[in-house]
Amino acid sequence: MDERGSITSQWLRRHNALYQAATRHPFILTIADGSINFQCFKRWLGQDYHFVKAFVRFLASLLPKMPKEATDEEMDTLLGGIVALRDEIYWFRSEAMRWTIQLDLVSIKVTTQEYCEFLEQLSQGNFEYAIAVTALWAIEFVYYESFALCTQSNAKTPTELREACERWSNMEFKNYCVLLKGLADKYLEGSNLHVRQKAEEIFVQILKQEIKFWDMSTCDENCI
Ligand SMILES: Cc1ncc(CNC=O)c(N)n1
Repeated sequence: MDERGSITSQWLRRHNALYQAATRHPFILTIADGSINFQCFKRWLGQDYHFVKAFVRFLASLLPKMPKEATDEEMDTLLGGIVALRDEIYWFRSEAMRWTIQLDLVSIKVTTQEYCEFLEQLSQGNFEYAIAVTALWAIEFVYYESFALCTQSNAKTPTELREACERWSNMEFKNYCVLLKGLADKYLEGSNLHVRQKAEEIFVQILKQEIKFWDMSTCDENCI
């Protein structure tokens, strides 16, 4: 089957409006056009650190679910994702110091708490591997597509934010997302209609959670 016909590609077309809202959010657009208020970025940084710590647990929950017949490359992809998250946690801590943010004093906001609870549900044993690996792809892919906009040659991303944007839009992360999309399609193809429908619902929920997360990071009057 060609790439365009894959299940995840069909979803991206079917839910294009939501997908655009998640990957072309005003928060991202203000980074790309250079107009972002750094207070918004600092708010995002603190909340995303809370998210990534929950995301580590979610990603680790895939390992015991991985089918026995999974290939070595598949195991490498998931383990590579875990190793990358270790580096990511270190990056958050160093980036927070640069912005004089004390991460241990950053309280988790409701939106972040809800997303983390959603990840916890996905980590439960009763969620099939096909659904978990599809959720992993969706969560990573939204960040790739969002931050790739900020590192395009015509972007006016502030120098101070370039490193953050590079993290989720460099070639290595792009290739990781391509591998995850392939895994999602492989296991969705091999699943029954009920699992595919549940996976699509989770995909839509993830897009909505990502939009809410950007909304939370977007400065309104009480940000200044
Ligand atoms: C809210 C959110 N969604 C996706 C990602 C990307 N995955 C891990 O870094 C992230 N950091 N935060």
